[in-house]
Amino acid sequence: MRLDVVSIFPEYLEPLNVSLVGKARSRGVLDVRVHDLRDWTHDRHHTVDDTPYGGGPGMVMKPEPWGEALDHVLASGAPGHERPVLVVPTPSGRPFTQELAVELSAEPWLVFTPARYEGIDRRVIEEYGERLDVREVSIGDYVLAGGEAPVLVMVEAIARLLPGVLGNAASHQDDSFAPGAMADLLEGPVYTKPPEWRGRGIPEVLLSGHHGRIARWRRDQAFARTTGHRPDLIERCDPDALDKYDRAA
Ligand SMILES: COc1cccc(Cn2ccc3ccc(-c4cc(N)[nH]n4)cc32)c1
Repeated sequence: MRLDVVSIFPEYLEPLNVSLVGKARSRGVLDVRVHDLRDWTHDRHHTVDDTPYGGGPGMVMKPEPWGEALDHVLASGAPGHERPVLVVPTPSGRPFTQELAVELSAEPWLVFTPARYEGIDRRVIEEYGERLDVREVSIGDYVLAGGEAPVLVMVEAIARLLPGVLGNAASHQDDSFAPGAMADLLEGPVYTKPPEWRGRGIPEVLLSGHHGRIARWRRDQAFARTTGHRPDLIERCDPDALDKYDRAA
């Protein structure tokens, strides 16, 4: 997968050089290219923003630099992969979910356009929306100062789904929100050595070696945690699939 990110703060995307995404890049699973939007400005001050038409607070990102930057990125596409999905982080976007992460992880090329100020002149979205699949995406119901943090969140959620990126292939198949029996249940508690820490031991069932009972315990813990933290997810669970844990106990 190829990922392009255009930003006025390219250094904000440095975390894409480390850990899971950094390893995927060094292994060639991900081709990440970060671009400085100011490279496509032509005035002495590298101006990327201006006052909003109609008045109002803040500034709006000018369309010209974005148009030149995106034209440059699109022109560098490999033959046969000319049409990336354009991912636009915004508070007013559709929710970024595990389902959307899975969908985007199947794309060969994503271009992220994290903005700042009050966002990008709408005509940029209209212009590229005529030839590309443009996804305006929110990572949650809170307002950030720009789209770079959402890009880090989305890239990590997408990259970990790519084949060969996670060490243990099963790691994402049992994710919260992943399709399947535990779909939409939150993860329960996890434990590792030492067997006792500051007087606290390990739930006996996890030491029992009885895989059916362990699965049932984990299901029950996940159910309790979900009921407590996210009751809205409970009705989305598939009761038949959950019963499988009861039968296995
Ligand atoms: C566009 O409308 C806005 C209204 C008020 C502030 C801002 C600031 N801002 C600029 C670009 C930008 C990109 C993403 C986000 C964002 C995403 C989520 N989930 N929260 N915040 C915020 C952004 C923009």
